Amino acid sequence: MTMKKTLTLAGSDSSGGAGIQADLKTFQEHGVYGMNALTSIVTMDPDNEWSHGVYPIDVEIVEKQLTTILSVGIDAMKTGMLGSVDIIELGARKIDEFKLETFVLDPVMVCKGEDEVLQPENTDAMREFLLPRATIATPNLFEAGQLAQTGPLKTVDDMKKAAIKIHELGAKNVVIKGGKALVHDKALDLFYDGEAFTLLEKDKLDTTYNHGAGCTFAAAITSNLANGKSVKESVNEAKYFVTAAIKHGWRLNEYVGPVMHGAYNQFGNEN
Ligand SMILES: Nc1ncnc2c1ncn2[C@@H]1O[C@H](COP(=O)(O)OP(=O)(O)O)[C@@H](O)[C@H]1O
Ligand SMILES: Cc1ncc(COP(=O)(O)O)c(C=O)c1O
Ligand SMILES: [Mg+2]
Repeated sequence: MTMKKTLTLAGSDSSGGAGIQADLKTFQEHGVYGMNALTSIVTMDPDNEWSHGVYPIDVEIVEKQLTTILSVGIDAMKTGMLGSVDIIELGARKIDEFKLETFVLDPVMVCKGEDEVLQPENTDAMREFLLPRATIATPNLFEAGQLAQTGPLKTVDDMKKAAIKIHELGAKNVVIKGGKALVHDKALDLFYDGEAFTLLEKDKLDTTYNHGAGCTFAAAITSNLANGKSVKESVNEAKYFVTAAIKHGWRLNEYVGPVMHGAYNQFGNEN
């Protein structure tokens, strides 16, 4: 028995719903073998309203992890939270060195519930080093506005303009997640492959228990690509997967409710 192998270069969410924890759980649900190179550790303070602390890992240690994983070989890779510009440049270098062709860039800039960009200098570095190497980029509404430098996105038309810009910056495909942030009666994402726009629409779920939805979506796309599916098919299936995960999101404590990463396999496709 062999398995397809995936790599996530991302941060640790100590609360378990997002970050590498979401990625590895999602890889498992897709029957691919997940490995991770940790870039940063995120903690939450229970005595200060769950406020986030972000602790980057030394770039040398990140490189050692990548050396381990890439010596084995991978079928697809994703990035999530990247702690520093050095780590972003390292990721780009490794993509080139190992000729990694299947790369999902989830340009994590903010955690839900937090409203400031954690590491603004990383946005420029992602634009320069990672977008040109991405098979697909998966920004949320806010991140797409930052990458495209178009300012806040409010309508589907704004999303289209930003998608074109992000494609011009080098990402071969883009999916902008309207999610809960877009004022619209559906949870609407816009997919663009450089030629045509496709809208992915599901009912908007009335829940705040969606922590880790973005990571789960990108990790599902990565798994589907590793399993040999086309980019469009991978995105479509990931949308079903994440919708089920959000539908079964649950209360971890008074501050956070993670998605249920295994919901799609456990309860089937209800959407
Ligand atoms: N309340 C919701 N109901 C249904 N789908 C949602 C909801 N919130 C987010 N989604 C979907 O979950 C996926 C992740 O999006 P989002 O939560 O916006 O990403 P991020 O976690 O990166 O901010 C997208 O497909 C989005 O449309
Ligand atoms: C390590 C890490 N990565 C990514 C995220 C973003 O998560 P989401 O999937 O909700 O966008 C978070 C949020 O807490 C995080 O802690
Ligand atoms: Mg996200």
